[in-house]
Amino acid sequence: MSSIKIECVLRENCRCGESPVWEEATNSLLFVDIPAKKVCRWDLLSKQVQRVAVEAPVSSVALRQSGGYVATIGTKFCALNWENQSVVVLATVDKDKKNNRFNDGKVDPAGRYFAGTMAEETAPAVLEWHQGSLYSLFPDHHVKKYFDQVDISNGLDWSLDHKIFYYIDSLSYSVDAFDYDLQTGQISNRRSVYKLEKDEQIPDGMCIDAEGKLWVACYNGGRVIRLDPETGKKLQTVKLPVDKTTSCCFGGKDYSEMYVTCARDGMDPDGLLRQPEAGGIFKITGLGVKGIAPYPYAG
Ligand SMILES: O=C(O)[C@H](O)[C@@H](O)[C@H](O)[C@H](O)CO
Ligand SMILES: [Zn+2]
Repeated sequence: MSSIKIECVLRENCRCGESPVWEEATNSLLFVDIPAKKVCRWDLLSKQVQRVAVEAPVSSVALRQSGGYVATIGTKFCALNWENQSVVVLATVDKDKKNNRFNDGKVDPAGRYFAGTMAEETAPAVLEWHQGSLYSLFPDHHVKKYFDQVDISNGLDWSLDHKIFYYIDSLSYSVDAFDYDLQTGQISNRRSVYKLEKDEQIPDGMCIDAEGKLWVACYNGGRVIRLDPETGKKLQTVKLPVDKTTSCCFGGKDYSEMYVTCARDGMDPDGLLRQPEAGGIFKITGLGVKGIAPYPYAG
């Protein structure tokens, strides 16, 4: 049996840390701080952080096959050049919804960048409902819209055989699955594979492990949970010393470590005193299961 170790590896004080992504080529963890409008890159060996400021809330970042990164900024799918910190807009969504922004995003196994939107929050989880939609940006930069009526578009990932798309609309308190057609990027047959229990609070970011099980970060629940999407059973709970856990990914050597982001926004002064590492980056080792490499955007 492995023994689990949890440590805060970076006290970044993120207002809302999100979208952790491991980049093997630079041996670093990418993540964003949404309201602080920053994309960050933390080097595992040097422990140094580089930060790129952008002009609107940045809700996700992903690798790009042709170099650099892609990111969802405001309601725009963008390309991000890390060297000169320049941003190029690839596509814009929700043009008729001025109060919307993108939220979580991830690239599918065929190189399409999926991301959903939501109304801007007035406080965590306080927002106008049903304003969001789910989109993907194809490698040729055209955008496909899947559905609307989303409250808080959040975690997403694909099964190891690429036949299922997993998705979380946070305020449904459910982890859903769709049949996935990798050839066309079509989704169908939505169903719930897990409903969160009360103390698990709000499902947020999500990633799949090398055994096809799902890891879901529970906002306000201070934990990540491991789910078997085939049986609908919870397999494991790993608690963290911060309540507002937002997302998780595997990284490090052979993707054997898990990285977890979290938020400070919405915590009262007392909570911040009790959880001074809120907004930091946490590393979990000893889980005994590995992750898989993130897919790069192909456009
Ligand atoms: O990180 C996100 O996905 C949202 O942008 C955050 O604002 C919170 O997670 C949300 O409030 C929880 O429901
Ligand atoms: Zn999220």
